[in-house]
Amino acid sequence: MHIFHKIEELKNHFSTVSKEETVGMVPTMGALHSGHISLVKKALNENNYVIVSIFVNPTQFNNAEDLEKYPQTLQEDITLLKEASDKIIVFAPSASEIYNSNIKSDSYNFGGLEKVMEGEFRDGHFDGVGTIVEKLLNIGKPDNAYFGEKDYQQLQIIKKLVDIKKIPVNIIGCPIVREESGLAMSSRNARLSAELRNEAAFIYKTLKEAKIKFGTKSALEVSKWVTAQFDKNKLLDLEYFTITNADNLQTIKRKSKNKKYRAFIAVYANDIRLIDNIALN
Ligand SMILES: Nc1ncnc2c1ncn2[C@@H]1O[C@H](COP(=O)(O)OP(=O)(O)OP(=O)(O)O)[C@@H](O)[C@H]1O
Ligand SMILES: CC(C)(CO)[C@@H](O)C(=O)[O-]
Ligand code: BAL
Repeated sequence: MHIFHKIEELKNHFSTVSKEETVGMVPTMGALHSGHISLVKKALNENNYVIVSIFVNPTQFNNAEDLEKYPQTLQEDITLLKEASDKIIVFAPSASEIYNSNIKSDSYNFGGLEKVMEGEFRDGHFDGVGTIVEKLLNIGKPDNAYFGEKDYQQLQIIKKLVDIKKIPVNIIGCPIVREESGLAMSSRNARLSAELRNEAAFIYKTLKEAKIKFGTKSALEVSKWVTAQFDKNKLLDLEYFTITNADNLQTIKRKSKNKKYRAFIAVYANDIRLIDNIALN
């Protein structure tokens, strides 16, 4: 396995790759779990080379404490990746390698996708994501880049990013991997106590029930029902629940036939913020 910390080392490694060979990239912030590994395995199946980047990107955190407490487990991550394949190329740069001394985001217009949900509640988050993903794609120059549907809004934004910036890469979305309890796997889950981890299964359970209710009820009625469920829950605080068009991610007022809808949720368990989403039809 190759582990590079410098941009030049990674670029030199790929200087001899022929045009027929493909490179897949899986950008991550580390603290890897089976959700990440599912992306890595798909990338290994579909490419000659796979780069996994591990970088906790400071510019996408709107909350200093969230950044400070973000789990960092590089040695364990490398062990897990080695188990998946010895062929993987790990790129784990420092913040100064990526940003020099200028740790700042560029600003982007993603056509409104960046203004709702995660964008509304995490000020500047998608400027930070856009900045780092643009940098990583320009450094790794992958043919294919893999992102999880757990961060569905992020996935749509990255598709828009490569379109706006004309970056020649296929953006490939991958399904959400869940714990047996239904809880979406997430690096932040490592910060949950046993009690909160148990309780957090309530998030997906509620999403599944909301999906059933959406078959016969309006978006407003379903949203009110979800809010009432969380009002009764003593351990979890609802930040938002919203039903949107699956394509532009704008909240819907009324259902119409032949359109695809999706529900999104963000919940606090103490100071740990968890997100999830589900296709409604
Ligand atoms: N449970 C999951 N199923 C599928 N993809 C996932 C899952 N968890 C993370 N990913 C994807 O892995 C990539 C890297 O994610 P990241 O390193 O932020 O991990 P994370 O588990 O989402 O962490 P957190 O949400 O706590 O920041 C992203 O494309 C993300 O969508
Ligand atoms: C895409 C990403 C690696 C950019 O830092 C991050 O937002 C993530 O892990 O989802
Ligand atoms: N997986 C999303 C990265 C973040 O929460 O910042």
